[in-house]
Amino acid sequence: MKDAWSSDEVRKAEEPLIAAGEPLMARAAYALAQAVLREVAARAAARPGGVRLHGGLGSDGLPGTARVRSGRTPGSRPGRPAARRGDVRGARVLLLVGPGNNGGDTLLAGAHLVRRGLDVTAVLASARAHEEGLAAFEAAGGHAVSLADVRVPPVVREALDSDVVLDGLVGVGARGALRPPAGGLVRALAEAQEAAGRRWPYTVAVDIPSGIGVDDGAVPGPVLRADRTVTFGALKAGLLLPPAAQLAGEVELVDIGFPADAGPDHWAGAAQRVTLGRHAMPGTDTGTGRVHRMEPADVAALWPAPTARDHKYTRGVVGVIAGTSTYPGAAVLATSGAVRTGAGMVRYLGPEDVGTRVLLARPEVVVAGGRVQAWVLGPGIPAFDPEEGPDDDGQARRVFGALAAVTGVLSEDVTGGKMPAVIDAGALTMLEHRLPAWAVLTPHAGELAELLQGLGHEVDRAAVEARPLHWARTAHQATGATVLLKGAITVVAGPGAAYTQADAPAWTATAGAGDVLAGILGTLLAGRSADVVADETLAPRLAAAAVLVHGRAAARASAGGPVAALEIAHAVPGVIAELLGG
Ligand SMILES: NC(=O)C1=CN([C@@H]2O[C@H](COP(=O)(O)OP(=O)(O)OC[C@H]3O[C@@H](n4cnc5c(N)ncnc54)[C@H](OP(=O)(O)O)[C@@H]3O)[C@@H](O)[C@H]2O)[C@@H](O)CC1
Ligand SMILES: [K+]
Repeated sequence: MKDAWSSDEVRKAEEPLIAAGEPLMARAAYALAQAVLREVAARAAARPGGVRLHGGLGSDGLPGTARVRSGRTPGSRPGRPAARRGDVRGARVLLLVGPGNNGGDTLLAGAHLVRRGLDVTAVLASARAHEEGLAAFEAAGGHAVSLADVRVPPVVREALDSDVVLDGLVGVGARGALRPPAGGLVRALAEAQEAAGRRWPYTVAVDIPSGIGVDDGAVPGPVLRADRTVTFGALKAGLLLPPAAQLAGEVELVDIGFPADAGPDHWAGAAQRVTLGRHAMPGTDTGTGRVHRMEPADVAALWPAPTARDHKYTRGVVGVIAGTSTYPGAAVLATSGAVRTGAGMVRYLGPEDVGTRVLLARPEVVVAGGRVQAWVLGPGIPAFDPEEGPDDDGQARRVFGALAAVTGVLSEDVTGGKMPAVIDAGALTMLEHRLPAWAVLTPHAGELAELLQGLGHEVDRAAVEARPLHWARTAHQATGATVLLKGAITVVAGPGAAYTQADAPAWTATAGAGDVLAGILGTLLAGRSADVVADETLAPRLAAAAVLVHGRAAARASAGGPVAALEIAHAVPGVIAELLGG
């Protein structure tokens, strides 16, 4: 499991170590310099000419007499001596330096790089700079200029002429969008980066890409996209959360001596006793807290793998209420997802013609009512409109009945106790009561926005995409349910915990992929039905596990190319076998 910390937790972990005189910054800076050296050496080794001489930008106030650099730009200069292949000396590095300790890390790393023979320029974005860091950098022979003196356009040109850019403007001490002048500099650099494409230098973010929301993964202003983020002590929540995670590149965690667990998880999903509906009390914004990412071993540990004593009922029966005569495909996809994930049995409830199609695709499915251990409700069922009345082949009536079983409010046509459920698509519009955590809502951003609007929040799809964890948590608090917000990076918010999974290739954004996910999760919930009802932390974990399996199955089915939703379901057994080591 990857654990990402909030900025408060990082500070709490640092305090006693700093008080004890631990050289945290020196460790961070050394590791940062090593990361840069590794990359520069790899690039130089890959180039037949090694590094070669290059002219700089002297007229701009930035240092620029003829210098040695690695051969990124076209045209090695004939007649100039080429350095040895793999030699890092002369590679050109631009440091973007802010006023705090993040800038201090960057300057101290710069000093290491100068001592290794790299050509390093620091642009100080603020009037202040970390004193010790700046002194060490200049003592090593580094060249520092002030942004106020050189201005933005020459810095952009210098960046384009560099091999590596280090973004050390702000770290965990930052709040909100980058302010001027750093904000203007990064805006210009980000535009140049976009225009330059692959010609842009290798960009390393120091601790975090400056300007992201450390705790919520928001991107409230300009941010320079990193190829690599070297982060210190602990992962930061914003590095795992969308949309910021998409700007962090490869994330490298450096151990600077933090204890394995430095404090409480500050965020707990405080349950509010509210009733769903237009006048519902909005959830409060907890804002900060720890974020987790499941890895294959975590999923294997949770998996309801069968033993010799199991039979189909102990393995879990999934009841699927999905699809209509107009949208029968969702029923096939959701039942296929459930069957391929290893349900003891899958029942399908719906219109007869859809049941026939389900049977043609999956003869294992039982098209009849009976006991189930978890429900999958809503794929391919239209939104419920109480004024117009349903036009859904009786599916809304069936979903309402099943929802009563989920919440333990038994209705006439449903028997059995409380049980977990996946609540997807149309079923998301049929929620009337506060839900338990073992009900897992699986909206995409647009559906979550509509759900929240119904609860009195002013939010649209774009706002949800800008702060997915915030809105998933808000929906969890307002409904009581676990919320799995689907996206390129999926976020799960449940009691006391948040998960973020980035397992699926971009090809997975295709019609029907969500229906398969609903089926996969249904089987996991059915396989551990009693446990899920007894332990409210389990549903969010199983939800994250289902996302991991779904994403890996999509990657397997895609093999780098397009993927059809049904093929994701077919790839699930291979993924599970791999996870369980079979
Ligand atoms: N403590 C340690 O020993 C260790 C710390 N480490 C490193 O220190 C980093 C944290 O350092 P930090 O606390 O000094 O804060 P940092 O992120 O550099 O920024 C603060 C400055 O930025 C400014 N600022 C804030 N918001 C802004 C905005 N939106 N736009 C523009 N400016 C903004 C703010 O200005 P102010 O708001 O105060 O006017 C303040 O001057 C951490 O990420 C890690 O890299 C590691 O070396 C491990 C050991
Ligand atoms: K940074």
